[in-house]
Amino acid sequence: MSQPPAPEPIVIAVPKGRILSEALPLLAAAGIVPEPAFGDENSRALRFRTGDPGIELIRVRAFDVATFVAHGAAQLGIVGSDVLAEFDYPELYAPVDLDIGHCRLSVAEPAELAARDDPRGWSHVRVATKYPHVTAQHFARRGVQAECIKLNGAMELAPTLGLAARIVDLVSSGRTLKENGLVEVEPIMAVSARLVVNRAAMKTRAHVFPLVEAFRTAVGKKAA
Ligand SMILES: Nc1ncnc2c1ncn2[C@@H]1O[C@H](COP(=O)(O)OP(=O)(O)OP(=O)(O)O)[C@@H](O)[C@H]1O
Ligand SMILES: O=P(O)(O)OC[C@H]1O[C@H](OP(=O)(O)OP(=O)(O)O)[C@H](O)[C@@H]1O
Repeated sequence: MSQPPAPEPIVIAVPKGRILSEALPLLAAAGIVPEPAFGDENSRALRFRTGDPGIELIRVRAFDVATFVAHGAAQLGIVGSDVLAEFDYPELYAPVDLDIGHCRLSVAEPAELAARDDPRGWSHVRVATKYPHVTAQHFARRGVQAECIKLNGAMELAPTLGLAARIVDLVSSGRTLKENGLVEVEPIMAVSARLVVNRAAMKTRAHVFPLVEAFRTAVGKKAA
């Protein structure tokens, strides 16, 4: 008798860039051992095997992790809460705060403007950001009309080049703002990386739930 075909492997989407290095120990603690090329930033491969033939990893841009998982192309993913807030996909369930990728999303402006500015008096702002949705929502809650100019990086250049007086960007050490003559004037949200799961896969793929629990335990071990 022929064997039934092996089930499709579960695909976990992991962002390249700064979260990748913090995610590697967490994957290991969750029992996921990727092939060596996965941790090699010079590798051009995008899809990787792990020690478990039932689990594969893909390495994609941070903003695309949510898209791959929301559409079911990957069943799980690791993604910043900034990205989750920007897309707000109903298909995504974010059951575990992974306690990595800590930073905050804030409004910043040139130091000389901040010296004479009072955010409480704003009625209309023009903002350069990679996060137009979160930005518009934040200002709408505050009764401020926000005109957002979408950039994909180097937001810090916008004020000096006259693109927008203010920016909304991620801040961690504050070094990027400082080196570009900007100061933080208003925090919007605290950010950390989350484990995300496709809601349908959580119900239909038997191996998804144990993986979620493995990540939860891995985070607990790190905290202990
Ligand atoms: N300074 C920071 N400190 C801590 N975490 C950060 C910081 N900057 C970004 N992050 C987190 O890492 C995620 C990916 O950020 P990163 O800067 O690596 O991506 P990116 O360079 O914007 O991505 P891409 O090159 O794909 O556009 C962010 O969505 C956020 O959750
Ligand atoms: O407060 P800091 O510690 O300086 O961190 C903030 C910077 O980190 C992120 O950029 P990243 O370094 O990931 O570069 P990129 O967005 O240009 O890829 C973010 O977009 C800020 O520019």
